[in-house]
Formats: sequence, structure tokens, C-alpha cells
Amino acid sequence: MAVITFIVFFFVAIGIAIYHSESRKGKGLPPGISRLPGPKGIPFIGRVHDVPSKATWLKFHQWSQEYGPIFQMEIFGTVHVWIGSDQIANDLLASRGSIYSDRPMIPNLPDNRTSGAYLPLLGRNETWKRQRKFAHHAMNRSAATAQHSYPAIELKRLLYNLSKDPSNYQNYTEEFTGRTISRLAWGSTEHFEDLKEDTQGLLAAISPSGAVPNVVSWLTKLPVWLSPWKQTEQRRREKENDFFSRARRSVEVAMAKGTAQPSYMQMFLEGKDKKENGWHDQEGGHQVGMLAIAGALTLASPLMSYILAMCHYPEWQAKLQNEIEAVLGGRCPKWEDREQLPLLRAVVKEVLRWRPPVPTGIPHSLEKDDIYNGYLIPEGATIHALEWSITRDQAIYPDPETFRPERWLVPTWPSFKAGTGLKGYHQFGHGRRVCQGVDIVEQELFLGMGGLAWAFHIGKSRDANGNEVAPPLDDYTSLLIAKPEHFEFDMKVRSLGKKAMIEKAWKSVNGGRTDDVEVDMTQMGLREKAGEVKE
Ligand code: HEM
Repeated sequence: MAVITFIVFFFVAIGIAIYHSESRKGKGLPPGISRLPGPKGIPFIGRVHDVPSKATWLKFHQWSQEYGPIFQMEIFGTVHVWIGSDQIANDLLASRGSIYSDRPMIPNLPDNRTSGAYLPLLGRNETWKRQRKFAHHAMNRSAATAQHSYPAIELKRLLYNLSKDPSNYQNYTEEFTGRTISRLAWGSTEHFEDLKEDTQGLLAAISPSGAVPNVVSWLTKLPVWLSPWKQTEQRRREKENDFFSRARRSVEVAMAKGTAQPSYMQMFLEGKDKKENGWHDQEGGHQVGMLAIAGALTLASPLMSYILAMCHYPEWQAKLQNEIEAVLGGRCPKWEDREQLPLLRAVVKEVLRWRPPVPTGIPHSLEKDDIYNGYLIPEGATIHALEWSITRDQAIYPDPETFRPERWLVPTWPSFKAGTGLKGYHQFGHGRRVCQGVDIVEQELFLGMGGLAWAFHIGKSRDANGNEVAPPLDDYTSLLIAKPEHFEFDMKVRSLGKKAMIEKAWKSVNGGRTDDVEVDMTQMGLREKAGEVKE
């Protein structure tokens, strides 16, 4: 019975899609207007069979070079437009933001545009506007509170743990970014493990390669009992609701006891956004949870890419270490040092360019037909700012495959802009949907990469015969947010003096211990001073 139902669904869905596809082709175009170029495919399924399951961005980049910086392809009846130029992305997603700021429906998460549970995936509606406004307040206000010392505490833990066991670098970097964002979101690291699990589950649920219905959308028509994807999604959703409610309640309890440490959740619970808008606490819980997920997902990837870059470009590690030593005289970089460390800022930018954490971008959706340079872009098209190609645009980034931080430092390079940080960098999207976490990213990556360069010598590992083994350059995970697959490398603390400083610094913010204890932030200022030692 199950097999027959499946076969009937399959043929009905194919029939409907072919009908739609054919009737769209028949639709006349105004004189002088054509459709965007792009790979032609089999009716209905398009070129889906050509898209590899890993590193999809390499295939899209290849098409971008073949068909130009804007091209389209159809997948199961939906037009997907790929943009491989920052200029075109700005022309459309920013300048025409009134019609390019919606998000597409994700087949495996069909209420993503409406439910208020997924801020980055919400449609362009009132819920999105008020959640974006709250996120904006939260980011601005956190800069003025103790919240901005959270990354510095977690950095001390990261350096200590790496000094003990570098082979566990994936866990430790994810703990650094995940625990920092947990503190920012809920004032404590208590929810870090739940956050990690929920983050992975959501990432798989929304990624084209994480759940088959995201590519073969008619599979969403299957009833729950016949759909393993719907069953997995139901379980994931129940767990997520439970997690966000528990995390919110833990902040309420801490506030009642007077022990709450500054957090986005606390801001929401006592904030004017809630009172003015009559928000439900449940929506606030989800909104804060989404900020935590957005931060946890993305930030560990560039730290791992930094390690990979240092294996392949040792000359830049030496230059960076020279800058830090010359300016700081042996101490670890702090956020206040940023003006004096231009090479470190350039390394952060170059790591993001060399290996973009969101290589295919986060898609927008077009609300009505549009004409661009004589091409029709149809209403409902899914628009992808293809970061992998944008970061390989030869006109802006000559020699794009090579890691060259000087492109951000020397005025003769086309990408040079005096004194700019990460604000406005295309890595963080375009127009009205631009990323809301750029300040946190800037601080965490500056401290993270600065701390790694200050503390460790990173290099290629060696085989049994003593020959260097180069870690693969392009072996990245395949979900929407990509990070390097586990690789072997060599990492050593640079001196005995630094080893002692690393341990002392971690103990100074961790109650004198090296195992994890929850830190009282109100004492943080004092302890940080005590933990600051010179070699
Ligand atoms: C390296 C780290 C990060 C990268 C590369 C990154 C990149 C992006 C990109 C490409 C978008 C979509 C922009 C668009 O649609 O045009 C986005 C959206 C967003 N990001 Fe980030 N992000 C990072 C970290 C963070 C952090 C730390 C937070 C918050 C704590 C955050 C919060 C958000 C939010 C809330 C949105 C949704 C905005 C909206 O849809 O209106 N991101 N990010």
C-alpha cells in the first residue's frame, strides 16, 4: 500500500510540475527582454543531477564562469538565480530591496516565513520587522555592558585547552564560539550542549543537502507516516521548543534571585520592546535562541580555516606574530589593541574571503517580476548571492585562490579600503537582510585569531618518514554553513613562558581552577586585571 501511494504521488507531482514548467515557457516576453543565461536541463528537474553532494559552490562557480556573473537554473519548477558579483548583488538585493528582501519557503520547514520562530528565515513581514528591531537593540546595548568581555573569558579557556590537546581543535573552537554566544544569549554557558545539538539539527533541516525535500520539494506532500523527513523534523521541533523554554525560564529564575548576568534574554524580559509590542515570552525565547544559533553556527568555521591557512601559508603566520610581538611586547591581543594591529585585522578579513563560511549565501526571494540589464527575473525566483564566486571576482580580488592579507593593507590592491572593519563586507549579505551579528564576529575573530597567533606555532604534520603532509585545501562540510573537515596538523605553544601565561590567565577568570566553573561576571573586571601577565 505504501509503495502504491508513493508511486501515485510521484507521477502526479511530476505531471503537475511539467505542466507548470511548459506553461511558463510559453509565457511571452516583452520585446528586447530575454531570460537570464544558464545551464539548460531536463524538463522539471533541471540540472539537479549535476550538482554534487559536497562543495556545491564549486559547481555553481564553474557555471558562473561559463554563463556570467548572473545566471539562472530551474530546479523542480523553481527559478534559482545565482549572483557572482558584489556590484550586481548590491544593484538587486540592496538598491531594489523593496522587492528583493523576502525569504523563500523552505520545503522541509514550511512555516519558516510566518511562524516567528526563525528570525533569519522569516518572510518580509511585521514579525520580521519587530524581531529585527529587537536584535538591533540587543546588539547595540550589549556593547555597553559586561557582555563584551565574554569572548575574552572564553578565549582564555580555548588557549588553555588547545595547549593541552590540539588534536581536539574542532571541539574547542566550537566550544569557544558556542559558549560565548550562550553567555550573550542567556548569561551562562549552562545551555551550551543543547545549543550545539539544536544548531546541528536546524542546519541539517534547512540545508539542501541536509534534507531531501529541500531539493525534491514534492516529497513534502507525503503524509507524516510515510515521510521520514517529517518525522525527524517533528522530533527536532519538539526538542527545540523545550530547549528555548527551559533557557528562557532559567533566566527568569536568575532574575528573580538577583543572580542574572547580562544577556539578550534578560534584555527581552525586562525590555520595552516586549511591553510596547505585547510580545509573548515564547516568541522572545525563540528570537534569542535564533541569535544564539546564528552565532554558534557561523563563527567556528573561520577559526578552523585560519588553522588551515597557517599550515599552507607559514610566511603570514610569521608576519602576524612579528606584528603582535612588536606592538604588544609579549602579551596576548585584547580588543582594545585593534587599531594597532592592522595585519591581524587583514588576516581576519582574508580568512573570511579565502574560505567564506556561507559560500552559497542565504537566499532571498523576489516578490514581483523584475527586469535587470534586459533580463527578466521572474516573481518567486530564489536569489542566491554566491559568496564563493563574489570572493573570486578577479577584478576585485586578483589571484583569488591565494591567501594574501596584503590585499586589505596596500592601497594599490582593488579591495583596499582605508580603515574599514567588517561592516559592509559582502560576506554578511546585502540590503535589508544584512547580518546583525557583525560586531560580535569582528570581536571574536580578532581575539580568536590573535590569540592563536600569539600562543601557537601552527604547521603541517609529518608522516612516519618525517615528510610534511599538507592538509586538503577544499575538503569542507556540505551544509549551508561550511567548515573544514577534520585535518591533521602540528600545533605547539611557542614558548614555556607563554605556556605558563596561558594557564595563569585561564585560572584567573575561572576561580583559580583549570576545569570548568561558572564565572561571576560582576568580578570579571578585577580578575581580568589580575590575569594579565607579561612574558
Ligand atoms: C562569520 C560569522 C557570520 C557570517 C559569515 C554571517 C553571515 C550572514 C549572512 C550571509 C546572512 C544573510 C544576509 C542576507 O540575507 O543578505 C546573515 C544573516 C543574519 N545573521 Fe549572520 N553571520 C555571521 C555571524 C552572526 C552572528 C554572530 C549573529 C548574531 C549573534 C548573526 C545574526 C544574524 C541574523 C539575525 C541574520 C538574519 C538577518 C535577517 O534575516 O534579517 N550572524 N548572516
